[in-house]
Amino acid sequence: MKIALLGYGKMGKVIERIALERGHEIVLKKDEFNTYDGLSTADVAIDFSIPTAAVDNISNSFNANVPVVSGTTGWLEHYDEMVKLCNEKQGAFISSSNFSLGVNIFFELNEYLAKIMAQFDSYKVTMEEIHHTQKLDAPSGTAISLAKGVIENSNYNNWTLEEAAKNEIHIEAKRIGDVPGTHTVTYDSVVDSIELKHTAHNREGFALGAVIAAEWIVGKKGIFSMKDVLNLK
Ligand SMILES: NC(=O)C1=CN([C@@H]2O[C@H](COP(=O)(O)OP(=O)(O)OC[C@H]3O[C@@H](n4cnc5c(N)ncnc54)[C@H](OP(=O)(O)O)[C@@H]3O)[C@@H](O)[C@H]2O)C=CC1
Ligand SMILES: O=C(O)C1=N[C@H](C(=O)O)C[C@H](O)C1
Repeated sequence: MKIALLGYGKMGKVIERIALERGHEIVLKKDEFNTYDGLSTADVAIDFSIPTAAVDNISNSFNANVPVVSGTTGWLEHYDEMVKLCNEKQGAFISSSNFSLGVNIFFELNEYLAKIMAQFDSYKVTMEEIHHTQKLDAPSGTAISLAKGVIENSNYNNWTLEEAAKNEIHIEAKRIGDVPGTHTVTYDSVVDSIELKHTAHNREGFALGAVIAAEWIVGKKGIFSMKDVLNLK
């Protein structure tokens, strides 16, 4: 498979290594300064860039009839536009705040726990995410996905980085050293606490998941999620 890497930073480099190990070829390494030359020869584009570059990366790929796997976070306000363009071009698109198998299992557990906890208003939910100090966005895309998973399965209706009102989920975003990504969902009552926690030990899981999603999407048309790739529906 021929892969265009849109973003060649910390993630792009790990994805390149894993893709080469799995027998794929890299036809473009797009950073801030070079062009999209080579994009139209790719079977799939993998975008791990920066919030302000994601929309250009994704739309240029759809315009070149190249399916897109996007892991970039912090650009979600444009997600519906990208879905519309993908449908117009009869393209294929997977965007996920987190491609690791472990986090996608964690997402399922989070939704299951939220359904149970919705019956017990003596507990209040909060979330914490910890990432490296180079991270541009806060809260993390994964924390936003976790908050949405609770909101869709409970009476909570919003998340906030500030002090939370009764039906809001407080997210604490911490930036420490080179932490790859730690997320904790806590239900706290006067008598006890229940915690669900995922700790990434490195970036390998995110990168492998993105390459598996890229292998999966080639030849398909439509809007997909990691639930489709991992058969979690
Ligand atoms: N979904 C998931 O599983 C995961 C998502 N992420 C997300 O992926 C993104 C990238 O993370 P990470 O690799 O750590 O970040 P880095 O800052 O290490 O890399 C970002 C890269 O994007 C490049 N870039 C800047 N402008 C453009 C542009 N116009 N077109 C293409 N590339 C551009 C930068 O280029 P230059 O080097 O020239 O500045 C850099 O190489 C972040 O949004 C992060 O939150 C991260 C891990 C997992
Ligand atoms: O920027 C990162 O590093 C990460 N970003 C993603 C996010 O915002 O959730 C995924 C992972 O936690 C690492």
